Amino acid sequence: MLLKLSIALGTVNALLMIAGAYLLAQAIHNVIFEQYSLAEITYLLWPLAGIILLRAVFLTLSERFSAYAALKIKSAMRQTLLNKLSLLGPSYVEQHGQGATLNTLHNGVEALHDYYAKYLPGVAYSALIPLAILIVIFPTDYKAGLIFLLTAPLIPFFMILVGSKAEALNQQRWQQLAVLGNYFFDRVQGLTQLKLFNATRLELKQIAKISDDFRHATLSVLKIAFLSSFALEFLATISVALVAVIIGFRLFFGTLDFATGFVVLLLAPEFYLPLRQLGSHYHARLQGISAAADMLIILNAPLPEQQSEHTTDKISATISSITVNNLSFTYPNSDEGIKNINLSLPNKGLIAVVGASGSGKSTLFDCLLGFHPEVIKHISINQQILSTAHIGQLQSHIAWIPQSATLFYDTIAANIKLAKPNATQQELEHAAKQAGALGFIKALPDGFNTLIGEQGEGLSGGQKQRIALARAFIKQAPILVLDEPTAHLDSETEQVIQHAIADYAKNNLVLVIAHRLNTVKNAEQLIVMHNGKIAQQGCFNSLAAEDGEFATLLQTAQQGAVHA
Ligand SMILES: Nc1ncnc2c1ncn2[C@@H]1O[C@H](COP(=O)(O)OP(=O)(O)OP(=O)(O)O)[C@@H](O)[C@H]1O
Repeated sequence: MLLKLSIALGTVNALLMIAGAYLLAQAIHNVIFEQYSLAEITYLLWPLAGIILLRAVFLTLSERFSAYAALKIKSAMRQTLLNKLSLLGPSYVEQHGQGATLNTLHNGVEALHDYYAKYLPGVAYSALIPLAILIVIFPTDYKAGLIFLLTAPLIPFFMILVGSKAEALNQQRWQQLAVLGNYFFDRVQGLTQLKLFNATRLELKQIAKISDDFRHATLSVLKIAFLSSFALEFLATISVALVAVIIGFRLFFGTLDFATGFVVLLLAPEFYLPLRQLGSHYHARLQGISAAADMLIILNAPLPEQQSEHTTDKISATISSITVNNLSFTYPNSDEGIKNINLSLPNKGLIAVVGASGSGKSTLFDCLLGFHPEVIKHISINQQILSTAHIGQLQSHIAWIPQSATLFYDTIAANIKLAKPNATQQELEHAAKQAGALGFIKALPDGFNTLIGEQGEGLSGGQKQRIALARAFIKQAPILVLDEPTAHLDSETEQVIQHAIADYAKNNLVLVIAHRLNTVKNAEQLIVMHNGKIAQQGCFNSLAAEDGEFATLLQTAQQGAVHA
């Protein structure tokens, strides 16, 4: 709508320009050939001044509207992309690269700006303005009209000719930008490791190589862009010169009156201007199309399986049991995963999953969290078999804390209230207290309103984990899922968090992946994983007494402790 308004204003502006050209030509004709005084041509000069003023207003408004329309489109596009990415889930972003996805969300969406604000109005003007000029020129001087008509198609023809080559090159450039984005993202995240392993110089070399490829691709696109601009300018200048020479001869031989000739001369550059501008905005079109292709990949990506938010078949709010029936999951293009999992989980208590690295603990948790919808039918809640339509509801019953939880650049309060934005101050403080975080938060000068940096910058590892725990507690979800939340923490903080979790487990089900066996002594039940299968199940003491995988794990842990 705004874009149409902008184009309408731009077109009216062009019509005013045509009228202005007629008034100016008439005024000059009257002064030079009819010897009119200034006073006698004021009836022409006043409207001319009005037209100049109006054109300035219309031009500004037209540009403002098209820029505003582009801003609205960009923000709607970002929203749509984010919504789709949240439906696709974290595995999609991991598969396609975080840097590349960021590039599409940022640079890609930005590339749409000039496409909508400049190129699209340019297309409309290059059709409407030359047509309007032809309509007024033909009755005045059909010969000039014919020259316009014959030379005009040369410009779009040339643009189309160069266009296909430039499009392929630009696509290549865009892909290289995505590679560069992924590369930078990874390296910036792992900067500490790179420095410690003294690998920075090697990485710099690699970055220089990728940047150089990108530079080559950009230069190829720019070469084509400069060449096409040059050719368009050349064609337009030659055409205007042709019109001027013909008008000159006709004036010289007296076959044309001055006013008509002057109007044609004034309108000639304006006739080619929109076509020339379209040529210079052609780069915006190429960038917009490449970026849009990337966005379409995200928007058209099939959802893991049709997930519908609306189902009449609701999971009961009070969970009494969770069962896993013969669940097997293998990763695409691999034989790895988990096999024949059968589990029956109660609705409260602390249950720990242990096992050697690669035994399938995280995969089992991902299945329980609904991240692999294809196996959701193997999970039942209160004897009700789940379907993909239930995944949203299942996730709303679960609070999840990974090994190192993500904190966002915002206040501590906002970070905790993420799962329950309308939580009261009392609920906020209660959750922080439960997580053992209230003390240190209150000690901060701004308390809950303290702004924390990206990834919780400004807080210690233990403080970050306690905020993440408070975030999980405030949700009051009946199922709390944790991936070893106390790994890498000092023993005092570990004690605080272990207590908080044990308290929560009195009324809720807490499932925890435990990498260190000393943290699971208090668990009601241990699930021991080995090679993707459940090898043993039971309490710590009975499993420790059995001769099995758990005993082996204990032995390995003890040997590790002795060596340490
Ligand atoms: N995205 C993936 N693609 C292919 N195979 C995978 C993927 N993720 C895990 N695997 C494989 O699946 C198996 C189970 O891995 P999983 O991450 O569940 O183990 P884990 O017990 O959680 O290990 P850890 O304690 O080291 O985190 C492993 O053999 C692993 O190599």
